[in-house]
Formats: sequence, structure tokens, C-alpha cells
Amino acid sequence: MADQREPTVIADNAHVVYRIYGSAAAGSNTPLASFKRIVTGKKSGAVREVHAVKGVSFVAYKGEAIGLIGTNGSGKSTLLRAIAGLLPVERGGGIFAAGQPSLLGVNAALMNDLSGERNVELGCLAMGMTPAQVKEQAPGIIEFSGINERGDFSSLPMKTYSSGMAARLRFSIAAAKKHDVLLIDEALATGDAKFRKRSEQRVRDLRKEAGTVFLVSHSEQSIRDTCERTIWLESGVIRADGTTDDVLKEYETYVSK
Ligand SMILES: Nc1ncnc2c1ncn2[C@@H]1O[C@H](COP(=O)(O)OP(=O)(O)OP(=O)(O)O)[C@@H](O)[C@H]1O
Repeated sequence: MADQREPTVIADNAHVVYRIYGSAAAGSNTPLASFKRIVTGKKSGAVREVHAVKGVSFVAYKGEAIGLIGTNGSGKSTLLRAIAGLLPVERGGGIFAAGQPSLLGVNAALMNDLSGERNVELGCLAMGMTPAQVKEQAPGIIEFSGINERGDFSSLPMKTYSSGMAARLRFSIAAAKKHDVLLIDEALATGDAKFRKRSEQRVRDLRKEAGTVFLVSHSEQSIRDTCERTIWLESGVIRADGTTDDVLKEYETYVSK
């Protein structure tokens, strides 16, 4: 029988390389050296490359929540940013996505001098909501974030918030919209236990609304609670892709060695 599932993200032999210019020679980063480069049009000699994602291929389907695990520096955040279209994929491969994937935290660029309320409005408008939708959704977003649990913080500038409060507000804004593909980078690790529970529920709801969710996390519990499929990346290469139980078991054996 043909596969009836609808693909939302296809990675086909995707490679991502960071290029760091002028990183080697001593003195090449001085203002004078930079000025000389501008005048002469010459690029600084040294380019260092970090090959962060190496030939990754997978297909993600509508309704799936996929965990991304791997040790520090294994390429998880890089892959997420490439799926979001924020980093280019090298020639020969590609990442194709349905709609515009939203990377939680980056899309909602919050302004420190503005109040939480104003940031909610701007964030929602930036995600494409109409002013009427924003008006309707804003109180729910503030309530979900819980920033007013200890006083009226929503009318205060964001710079008065703790980093956890800011992260919660960012999550709440992004999670207010139905996303085709929602990419979450450790967002669930911020905030306290109560908020984490609420946000995990929200991820499950978003999934029910038929989007696809990718979750990068070092918390096996978060991955277990939200994702039935997990991809394990190590040194930029997929080591395993399968049910969360199976992949976590393999990963645990690897890290305990
Ligand atoms: N802006 C950058 N410029 C150059 N190299 C980078 C940059 N960002 C990440 N890297 C490198 O790319 C590799 C993968 O990094 P990445 O942040 O994707 O890993 P990660 O799996 O998300 O790590 P962690 O679990 O620590 O968050 C690492 O070797 C890192 O040093």
C-alpha cells in the first residue's frame, strides 16, 4: 500500500559548513588590517571551516513530533537553523519544507525596551496575524506565559524580566499560532517545572493540529514525553532514526561508555 502520510520536511544529503574568515593570522583582525582589506579588496587569507552537518537525510511527516538528540556540538542547533532556512545548505543536497518553518525564539525577536504586552502584539503581527486576531489572542498568550503570576509584569518593559520569564513569553507567542513546522531548541528546558508541563502540553496540542514539531533537548524526559520519533546526531551525522524508546536506549549505551 502506498504511504498516505504527508511529508512536511525532506532533508536530502544536507551538509552545512560554517566559514570563519580571517580567523588565523595574528594581527589580521585589527582595524588597520580590516581597513587595508576594504581598500585593496583583498579577502583575508585564512578561512576556517567547520563542517557541522554532514550528509543528513530524513523525511518528516505531518503530525509527527521528532526529538533531536546528541552530545554537545553534534550539530542539532545547526540542523534546526538549516531547516528554518536561516543557514544555507551546501551544493549537492537540500532541505525542503512545507510552508515556513518557525524556529522558536528567533522568529519572535523581542524588544527589551517595550512592555511584554507590546511585544506580544508585535510578535503576533510578525507571525502574520491580523490586528483583530492579535486583540483576541493577546490575553491568552500573557496568561499562558504566566508572567503576571507575581504582579502586573506584562505592562513593564521586557528588560525587567528574568531570562526564564522572557523565554516563557517567547514560547507563548510562538506557540499561539498554528505552525506547519515548529522548531523548538531547548525552549522547554527554560522556565520552571509548572511552565514546562504547560508547554509540553502545548507541543502535544500543536502536533494534534497536524503540524510537525522538532524538539532539540538534552532532557530525555522532555523527549520521551513529547516525541514518539527521535533522530540522534553525532559529529553531524545521523547515528540513529527511529522510535524514541529504541534511539534513547542506543544513545544511553553510547554516552555511558
Ligand atoms: N556560528 C558558528 N560559527 C562557526 N562554528 C559554529 C557556529 N555555530 C556552531 N558551530 C560549530 O558547529 C558544530 C555544531 O554546533 P551546534 O551548535 O549545531 O551543536 P549542538 O548539537 O546544538 O550543541 P549543544 O548540544 O552544545 O547545543 C560545533 O562544532 C560548533 O562549534
